[in-house]
Formats: sequence, C-alpha cells, structure tokens
Amino acid sequence: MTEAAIEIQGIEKTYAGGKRALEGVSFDVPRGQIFGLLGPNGAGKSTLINILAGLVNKTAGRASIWGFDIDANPRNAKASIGIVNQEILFDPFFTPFETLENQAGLYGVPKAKRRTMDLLKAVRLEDKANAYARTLSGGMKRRLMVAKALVHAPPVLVLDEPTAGVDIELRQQLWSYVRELNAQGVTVVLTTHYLEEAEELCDRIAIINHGKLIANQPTRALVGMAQEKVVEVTVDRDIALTPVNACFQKIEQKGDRVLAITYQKDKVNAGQVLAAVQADGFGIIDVVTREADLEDVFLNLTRASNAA
Ligand SMILES: Nc1ncnc2c1ncn2[C@@H]1O[C@H](COP(=O)(O)OP(=O)(O)OP(=O)(O)O)[C@@H](O)[C@H]1O
Repeated sequence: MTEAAIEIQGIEKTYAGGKRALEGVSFDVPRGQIFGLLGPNGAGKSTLINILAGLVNKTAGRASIWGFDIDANPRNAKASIGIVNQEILFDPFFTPFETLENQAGLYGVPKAKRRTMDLLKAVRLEDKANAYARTLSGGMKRRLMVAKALVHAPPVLVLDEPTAGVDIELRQQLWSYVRELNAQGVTVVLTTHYLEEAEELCDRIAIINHGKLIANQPTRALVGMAQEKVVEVTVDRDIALTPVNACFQKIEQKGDRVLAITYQKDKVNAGQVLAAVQADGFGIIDVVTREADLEDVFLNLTRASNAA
C-alpha cells in the first residue's frame, strides 16, 4: 500500500464536444493532511473530483484512492472516499435520520455499524433528526450533506466548494468540524475560492489553471513565494509630488498624506523604502505594512500560466 491518500497520474479529460478540461494532471495528496485544490472558475477542479467520485470518465491517466486504483478496484476506491458536491442533493421528503440511513444502506454499512445519531450530533442536527429535509435551512442542508458523505467512515473526505454562498458563521462551524475530522485522522481535500481560508486551513495547496497543475506546495512555502510587500506611509504634510525611487516597485497616493509603496522584499527592506521617503524631505508619522498573502501568489502564478 502506498503512503498517499490519493494518487493522480497524468489525468486527461476531454469532454464530448472537444473541451479539454484536464491536460495531464499529476499530484499526490498525502495522508492525514488538509489539502487545498484551488483554481479559477472553469479550471477543472470539479472535473477532477468527479473523476475520483466515479461520476466522470477520464480520457487518460490513472488515479488511486487509499491505494485502490479507481479502474482496477472501483469498489474499494469508492468505499475509501466521501464526497460533498457543490449541489445539495437529497430527497426532501426524507428526514435527516432517514437520509443517512438510506445512504448507509447504499454503501452496504451493516445496521450494527451505522453511526447515524453520532453523525447527526457531530453536524449539530440531532434535534432535526426527524424533521423533513425540505424544512431545513440552507446551512443545515449543507451540514447534512457532509454527514451523508461520512456514513461509510471513509478515510478521505472531499469537499467541493463547501462554503460557496454560505454565511460566515456556518463557514466557521464547517471548518471547525473539518479540523476535528482531520484531527481524528481523516484526510481532507477541499476546493475553495476563498484563498484566505485555504491559507488558514490547508497544510498543502495545489493550484489548477486551464486544466494544468501550476503549483503543489506546502502552504507556507507557497505563501513564502510572494515577494511583494506593501508599506503604507503617513507623512507629515500634504504630498504635492509623489516621490520616485528605484527601490519602489509601485507607489500610489492613497490620501493627502498617505502613500502605498510596493517593494520586492527579496531586493530591498522596509528601512530602505522609508529612508527613500525621508530623503524626499518628508517626516514619517505612521507606517502600516501588509504581508503578501496567498492571493498575491495565486494571482502571480495564474497570470504567469495564462501568459505561457
Ligand atoms: N459535462 C461537460 N461537458 C462539456 N464541458 C464541460 C462539462 N463539465 C465541465 N466542462 C468544462 O470543463 C472545464 C472545467 O470545468 P470544471 O467544472 O471542472 O471547472 P472548475 O474548476 O470546477 O470550476 P468551478 O470553480 O466554476 O466549479 C470548463 O471549461 C467547463 O465548461
């Protein structure tokens, strides 16, 4: 058995009609991690997840889940993964309890091994166990979807845009549950458009753009790739003429007395930037710096890959 939770090798997908959604994507998801799969709209994330789920046939390449090849051993591969899709899918006339029981039946989980009430408790729906699913709020439905993906106790949980359109409080709740599951040993893969969230939550991040993998690194290393830094300087008098200096990559006037200066942190430091402002005759009243974040890296990488 291999060490990776998911192995993806040379996956290609061309849809009927000719759209090439994936162009030879390869990467591993290490066991025990929270792994982020990021990419702009239409990058191919859902296609990849649907291939893993057995919902879309790949055109070429191979994939395995928990060591089980999805072609050679589809039953075991499927049993090893739980997927929460973007769409909310369940019969509105079943109660949450019945929804989970039916799903457990589909996966052949014996009655004695079912954890229906535990799962409902875990997603804080125990008091809705016997309400009709159609009467649940949007957030409750999403939580039920997560519980549904977990009925067969898969070692890998995939969440495809789980928080799109979800309010902040529910998002926080979902993420704390994801962390809890991960602490219990579940490997989590999530796609999200919220870079900040990926940065906070994920151990490792892969980025897909136009069907190609353009990054796959530990989150910290990826954020470390951002070399741009911004310093906002408040000066002691109105700025008539914006200062010019070779160590500024970009300078913008934000107010009568405020300048936002972008610099490359691998080439100059904040001291040099501030000295350049002072050399222009300004006294410095206040300084605010902003670390480059994943968004900067993401934009730089996707821009570079779009240009290639
Ligand atoms: N069934 C299909 N038939 C034809 N083309 C498709 C099909 N499904 C997706 N595509 C196309 O394949 C590309 C990748 O789509 P996919 O849904 O995988 O992207 P995504 O990264 O998940 O985007 P989003 O974040 O918007 O969900 C897109 O250009 C999309 O239009």
